[in-house]
Amino acid sequence: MSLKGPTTEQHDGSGLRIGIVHARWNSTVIEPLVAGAKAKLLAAGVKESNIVIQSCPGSWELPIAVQRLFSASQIQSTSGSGPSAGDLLAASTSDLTSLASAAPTAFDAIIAVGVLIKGETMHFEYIADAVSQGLMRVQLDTSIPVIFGVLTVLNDEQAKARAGIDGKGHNHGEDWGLAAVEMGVKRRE
Ligand SMILES: O=c1[nH]c(NC[C@H](O)[C@H](O)[C@H](O)CO)c([N+](=O)[O-])c(=O)[nH]1
Repeated sequence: MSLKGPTTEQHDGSGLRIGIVHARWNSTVIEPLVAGAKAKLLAAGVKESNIVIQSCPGSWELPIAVQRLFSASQIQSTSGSGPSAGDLLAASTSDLTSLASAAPTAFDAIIAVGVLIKGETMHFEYIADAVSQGLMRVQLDTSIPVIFGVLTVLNDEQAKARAGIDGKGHNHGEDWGLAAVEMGVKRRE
């Protein structure tokens, strides 16, 4: 029994709106991670219509993609009105600023998902450091929890194990989903 891993708490996610922003690099690992996070959100009572999933090219883009999702405030609401997520990502900063002032914050937490796999160069180190600092800054600047769902691994085997697709590992996406519910509920307390 590993000593690692979070001690989970039970929380009612039925009133929460959660975003998931994922990179598209290493998508065979990204997909189960996102699925694991979403499954735990639904299991905690988060309505499917209150889960917004968007993507960006790679992990480097996660901080700005998460920040824009916050400033976009308006999301495809449950009524289906409002600009689409694609429209919002294409909108200018001034448009987003006006949107943000016009609507309440739309998210209780956002999960940022990426898979960084060490290569032969220092590229991995620079991206990993910048993305972790960037996501931390976005959550502190916005006071909205950003769950760190970026795997920083040394090889494909480590990535597969942490997505639970090697037959013996644990899907870390599930932990991120539970963290998003807990932090989203506590943010409202
Ligand atoms: O999400 C990742 N992006 C990666 N690079 C792309 C980067 O995130 C940006 O998308 C790109 O540099 C363009 O800005 C990776 N590697 O280079 O190895 C990686 O492993 N994972």
